Amino acid sequence: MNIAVIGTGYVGTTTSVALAMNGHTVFAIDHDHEKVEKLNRSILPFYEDGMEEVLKNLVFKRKLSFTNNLNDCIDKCSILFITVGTPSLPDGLADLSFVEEVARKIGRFMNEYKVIVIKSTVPVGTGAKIKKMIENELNKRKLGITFDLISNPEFLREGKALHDALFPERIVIGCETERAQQSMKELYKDINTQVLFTTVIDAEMIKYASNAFLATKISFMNELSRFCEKIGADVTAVAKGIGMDSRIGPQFLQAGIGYGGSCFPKDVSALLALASKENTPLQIVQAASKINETQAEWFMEKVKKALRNLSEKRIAILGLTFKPQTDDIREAPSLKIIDYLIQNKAFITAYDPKGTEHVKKIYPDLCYTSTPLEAIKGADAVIIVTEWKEIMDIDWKNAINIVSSPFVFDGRNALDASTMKEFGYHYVGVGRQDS
Ligand SMILES: NC(=O)C1=CN([C@@H]2O[C@H](COP(=O)(O)OP(=O)(O)OC[C@H]3O[C@@H](n4cnc5c(N)ncnc54)[C@H](O)[C@@H]3O)[C@@H](O)[C@H]2O)C=CC1
Ligand SMILES: O=C(O)[C@H]1O[C@H](OP(=O)(O)OP(=O)(O)OC[C@H]2O[C@@H](n3ccc(=O)[nH]c3=O)[C@H](O)[C@@H]2O)[C@H](O)[C@@H](O)[C@@H]1O
Repeated sequence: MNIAVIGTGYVGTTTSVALAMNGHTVFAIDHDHEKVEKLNRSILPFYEDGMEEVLKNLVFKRKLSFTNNLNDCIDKCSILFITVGTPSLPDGLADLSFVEEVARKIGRFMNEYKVIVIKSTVPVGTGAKIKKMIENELNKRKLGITFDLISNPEFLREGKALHDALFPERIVIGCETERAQQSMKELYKDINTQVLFTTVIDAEMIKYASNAFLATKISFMNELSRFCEKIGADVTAVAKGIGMDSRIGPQFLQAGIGYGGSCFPKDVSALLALASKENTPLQIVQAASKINETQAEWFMEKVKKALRNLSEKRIAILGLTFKPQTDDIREAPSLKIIDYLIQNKAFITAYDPKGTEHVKKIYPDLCYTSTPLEAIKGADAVIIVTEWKEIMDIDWKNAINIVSSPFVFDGRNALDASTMKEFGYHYVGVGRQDS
């Protein structure tokens, strides 16, 4: 099948690569000329391990190409994916202007029946609104063309994007006609997974409910971690114990310094804003969001208390991205931690394998190092913000000889507390007793 994918960000590029790997011919469109030019030279606009090589091969075989020419692709393709961004507006609601712009263009340029698939994360009810917009454009042209509007939310994780797109745990398809259902079955026929067909509105809700539920799971553990510390329990043992119950499951129970990234904070805000607009506040999700907003600060208060004073102390920050295996720093807890340390007049030395260049643009005056050991040399305290392998693999036994004071604050509970104690560190985790 010939497929158009409009918007070549994380989701658009990954979707394009996965569909091309499944044998389809994919035309990926973006209005950003520089991005398109680079993608045609197989240069990804983001870091995703292993994807560039696959991209190169598909571009070479002409199974995947990138262009700015939307009209041409609308003509050539039977299925049009919308994968543009839906960032937060100041009131928390999702900005739909990119999705709407693309929808209007599709309505203006399509000349025959198309299947139009919204893959961007959009508020519940957007599918119906976009359908009307396209119908209005078509009515103006009085051509009597029909189309199907589908919601096919994306559940990929950054860092595992291609794996998740090729081997998803489920595919959710919200659609209203048998014809659209058949097209989607044909499109995904080589992906062996469970497919759930729903209404458009249910598919939209499933996406927000999934992210809100996962965010709530994390915030539940983060809130519990504060309590565990008070009463002498260890939240990592608690997570292990409750995770053994298959009704709870072991994933997303890791307490830390809060969730970040381009999606959980944005989608939770959008859901909350929509719910309060509908006069049905979602109190549990509200609480999850509040806990997340304060978790990094709560952790930094512990750092400050242990060091007594942060002024003029040399603090090494290990990890800047919102999680390992990505260069994404959107809503990363590291940014809150840097702000806190700057306000408290500490000197910061920072290391990250992939995210440094992005953070440099926001904080050009910090000291950035190219290895973790350089960052911790002479430090009064080390803060682990992102559990990159490069950071876990530090020779901690010998590293104690190069730090100025042996304080390690592990914001991800990623190191073994008793081993760190054996090495002579004063080790402080999240929701555990200090050692
Ligand atoms: N990043 C992620 O891991 C995931 C993101 N999502 C959702 O997918 C959507 C896209 O997310 P990302 O790929 O991260 O966004 P992004 O911001 O990385 O990429 C969006 C792309 O759309 C392009 N674009 C915007 N308006 C356009 C137009 N009128 N014509 C052509 N191109 C246009 C932009 O230039 C940009 O390249 C969002 O709704 C997001 O919530 C869903 C699951 C995972
Ligand atoms: O809608 C989206 O964009 C995507 O959002 C998340 O994916 P992603 O943001 O890439 O990252 P996650 O692996 O979910 O991690 C999000 C944040 O939660 C934190 N986290 C995760 C798990 C955990 O147990 N504890 C915890 O603090 C991570 O450190 C990270 O900051 C979801 O996992 C995807 O299914 C979804 O498609």
